[in-house]
Order: sequence, then C-alpha cells, then structure tokens
Amino acid sequence: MSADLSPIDKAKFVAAKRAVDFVEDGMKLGLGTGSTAAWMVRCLAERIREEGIRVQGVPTSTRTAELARQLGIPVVSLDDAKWLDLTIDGADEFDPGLNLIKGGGAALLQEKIVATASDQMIVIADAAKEVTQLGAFPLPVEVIPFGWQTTKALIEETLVSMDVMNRDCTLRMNGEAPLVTDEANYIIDLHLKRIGNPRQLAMVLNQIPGVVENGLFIDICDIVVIGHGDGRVTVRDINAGTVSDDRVEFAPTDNIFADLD
Ligand SMILES: O=C[C@H](O)[C@H](O)[C@H](O)COP(=O)(O)O
Repeated sequence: MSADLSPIDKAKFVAAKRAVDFVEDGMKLGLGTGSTAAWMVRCLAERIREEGIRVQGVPTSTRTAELARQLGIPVVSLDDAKWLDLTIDGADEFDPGLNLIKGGGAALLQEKIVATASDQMIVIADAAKEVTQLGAFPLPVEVIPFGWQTTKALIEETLVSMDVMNRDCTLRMNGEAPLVTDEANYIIDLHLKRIGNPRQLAMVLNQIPGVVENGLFIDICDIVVIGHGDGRVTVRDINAGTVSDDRVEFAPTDNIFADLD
C-alpha cells in the first residue's frame, strides 16, 4: 500500500487526522465505525506509537474493535469506561444543524449509545456528506427480527400518518439473507429522499414496537471535521460555526497502512 490514495480516501484521511488532534492524554474515547472512522483509528494508533499518549477506546462495532486491537489501541467495554470524554465517528449525512444520518454500515445502535455517553462527539466526513436537508441517504432503522414484517408495516403506516411522500422501506440484505447487526437485529432502510422534521421522525420511530433505534442523531454531534480531496480541512462547531479552514499536511507514514497491506 502506498500514500497514493484516491481523493475521497485522502479527504477521509485528512478529516480523521485533524480530529485526532482533539485527543488528549488519558482520555476515554468512543471509536466510531466505517471507512472514515477506520482512518481515525489508524491516526490514533499512530499518535499512541509516536507520542506515547495513553487512551482507552470503546469501539462501536466488532469491526472497529478488531482494528483497534490489531493496531495496539487499548480497548475497554462501555460498562468498564462508564463515561467517555470524546467520541469520533463518521456519518452518512450531516445538515447545517449538525444533525446526522448514521447506520450505513449497520452500526447505528452501538454508535448512538456510545456517542450519547460522551462529553463531546466529533464527526469526520468528506465534503460530499454535507446536505441542506437530511434524507437523500436511506434512513436505517434497527428492528428486532421477531415480527419484523409487522414492524415494517407499522413504520409504513406511521410515515403515511405523517404525510411523508416517499416512504419506500426495504429490509437490508447480506446476499440472500437479511443482514444481521452486531446486536443480532435487522435493518430496515427508509428511502425518504427528504426528511422534513428529523427530530419528530426520530421520536415517533422509536415508539413503534419492534424498533430498537433509528439512524437520526439529533443534537448529539458537537463538531464536524470536513475533509476535502485537496487536503483542505474545515472544522465546524455547533456553537461557534466554522472555527478553522486550512490544510492538513498529507504525509501518511507507511505504518499507518499496516492493516491494509
Ligand atoms: O453504521 C455505520 C456508521 O454510521 C458509519 O459511520 C457511516 O455509515 C459512515 O461510514 P463511512 O465513513 O464508511 O462513509
């Protein structure tokens, strides 16, 4: 593997690299899931190796736990950590209020529990994830397998009662079988195109029997670090707006690609 990344991976890398600057010695960290979060795990492991910072990481999926362990990041359970200083995670979409759609990688349940148990959540994303209104990305809803078709019908009825125009709902598959999450549940994707009132939808969905959690993260994210393919990074804070817009030196070391070789 070389440093010859595609523009999209470069955008993810620079966002991850900048976000890891927020990590301080001794912190308990939530470690997100997905391709962008994987860059964060690699950059964090590099800081541990190079600077000797001590952290404890709570992974949000078996995939992230495996990568963190492989790269030498101390991993603990959320029950052991109890409360976290910071969670860094990716997102599928973010809007001007830093509300998110997450769960494209089916990890939304642990991600929401971990982010909510953190003093601060930083989202890392390439610029294409920014939207004026959430909903072009299908909204993942985690449901228990028992009676999932009834739960899906109830979700569809709820969308009708909310006058949602586009309300196609599909069970997420893994080949021929339903995709099974880390918590042994299924995912129903809601193809809504536009979500008029994400706050209301998030609350209403979670009242449906069989729904475990939905992928709308409302008022959870504090900062979004946006990476661009040319190495530019914009940091946007929920209270202060854009706080910086500069470049991250793009000099990934060979070590950082260790798990990709
Ligand atoms: O379930 C997966 C997570 O919510 C991811 O953070 C999200 O899907 C973004 O993933 P990626 O960084 O691969 O686009």
